[in-house]
Amino acid sequence: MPFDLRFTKGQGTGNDFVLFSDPEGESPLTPAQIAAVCDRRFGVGGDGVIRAVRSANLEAGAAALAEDPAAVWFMDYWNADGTVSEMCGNGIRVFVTYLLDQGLAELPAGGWLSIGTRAGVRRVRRAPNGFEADLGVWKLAGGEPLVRAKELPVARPGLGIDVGNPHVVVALADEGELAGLDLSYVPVLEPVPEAGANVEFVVPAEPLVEDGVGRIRMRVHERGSGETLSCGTGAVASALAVRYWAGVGAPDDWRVQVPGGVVGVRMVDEADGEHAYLSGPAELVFDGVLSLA
Ligand SMILES: N[C@@H](CCC[C@H](N)C(=O)O)C(=O)O
Repeated sequence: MPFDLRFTKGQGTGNDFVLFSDPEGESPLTPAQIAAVCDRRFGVGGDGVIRAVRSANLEAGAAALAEDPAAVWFMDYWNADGTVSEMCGNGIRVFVTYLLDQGLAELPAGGWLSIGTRAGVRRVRRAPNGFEADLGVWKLAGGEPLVRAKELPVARPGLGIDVGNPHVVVALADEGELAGLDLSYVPVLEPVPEAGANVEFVVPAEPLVEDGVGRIRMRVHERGSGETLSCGTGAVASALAVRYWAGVGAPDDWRVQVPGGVVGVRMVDEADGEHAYLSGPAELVFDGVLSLA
């Protein structure tokens, strides 16, 4: 039986999402419906789908509420191929923009908004370049898989980083190598991480550090979505990897240039470990109604 999906299209540095609201948690989409919505020719088009559900009405939301009772809304994130993901760094800024636009939440100046995600509760606040999200304590994923990509002459070691979702970051020689990659092909990892991975390719800007801020360029192949114009958690993983490789004295503030724009990353020591913060723009582009089978 076809039904009408009322949606809003949004984007953050060109990472684009189809958002809809289902406060009671009664209308989840099937993986096939998500893939149909994200189809750029036959659907709305997007790198992912975000469903706004009240945490109280979702099994995964119970953990979020136990962690932080203020996490009233849950970001139910799905990749374009219909697979689920724990977290989306660009998506959470767009999600907060959507909640505010729909009158579903308030964010007083200087305040934080807690959002439930499958990676745990993430807090978001306004920032000069849009919004800033506290992505929590990051960790090395404990692996250095070999990465092969189309038009990359030899396999390179990647660094596994977990920022709530899995990433493998690969350093390339120069801009030419970065521009020459063909990311319409899925990079091959060896060994294959159990849950798959988003794969980021990075090169340092020249100079690497300017006015105390580290600068890198990045392209990404996202798990479940293919090449995208940006990946927020990927930008964070990339900055963390480059700082790790650069060693002692490397900065804690980074500017990551992606094909769709620029995001900021900063690392801050806190009581429970080192947190990674991601900032960048978020925009709602249009509303619509899609008839779905
Ligand atoms: N684009 C997102 C990440 C979305 C999920 C990712 N594809 C995964 O499967 O983990 C971001 O901005 O972080």
